[in-house]
Amino acid sequence: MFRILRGKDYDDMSRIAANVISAQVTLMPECVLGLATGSSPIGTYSQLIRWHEDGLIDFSGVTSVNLDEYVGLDGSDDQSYRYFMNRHLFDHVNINPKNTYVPNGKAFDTKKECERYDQMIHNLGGIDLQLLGLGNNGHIGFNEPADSFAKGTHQVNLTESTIKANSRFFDKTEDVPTQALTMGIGNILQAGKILIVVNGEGKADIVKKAFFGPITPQVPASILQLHKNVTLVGDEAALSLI
Ligand SMILES: O=P(O)(O)OC[C@H]1O[C@](O)(CO)[C@@H](O)[C@@H]1O
Repeated sequence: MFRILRGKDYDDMSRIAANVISAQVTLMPECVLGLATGSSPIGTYSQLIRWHEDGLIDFSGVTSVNLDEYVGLDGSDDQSYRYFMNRHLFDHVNINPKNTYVPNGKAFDTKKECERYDQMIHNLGGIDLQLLGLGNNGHIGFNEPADSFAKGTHQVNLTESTIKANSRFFDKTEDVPTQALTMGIGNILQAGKILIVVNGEGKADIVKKAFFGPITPQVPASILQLHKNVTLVGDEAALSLI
């Protein structure tokens, strides 16, 4: 199943995406959610927080597994993805902090950390619903355009375009870490369901390439065309070419 859900604008798209997550948690209160960072899902998280405050969604049984983390940043660093998740979701809902997983960007042995992360996902029984943003170059998680698709969690060198795109969150470009740990394409494809959120006209071209172009590791998200259950949620601008 591949379905496209169109929102009028960012708020509308965020509400639709939050509904997909809410349905998952309601139907399966002890589910494993794969979560993402970036600006695209912030509105989705805000909507989930509002519904939680209104007593409409209960995260007490949920486990979360995040896609990626910058190498070298501690979870207390305000640029880390652990910090992002605490700030934009975990601190505001009743998820058990012990059940929230983000790769450890400060691990001494990053290879071991990647193996540990894969084993942890396996022990949890896999991911039921994976939320994704889409990079301008088609990356998902931090799986950058490459010659092949990476299977498990691994360390990557970020491309110049990603460093540039993410520099908006830092004081200066030189502060953006150049490496990250990320789940692989294999981890993502193994999720039961995929929910991908896109907004803004800057994403229109890559959305078309990823979902209607050839499947190639040069556009990592294009592999999602082979997944059996994908929901693409976007605003009018991001979906304007499809
Ligand atoms: O949602 P944004 O900010 O456009 O980012 C898209 C993607 O790029 C990243 O921020 C990494 O560069 C991902 O976390 C995200 O999925």
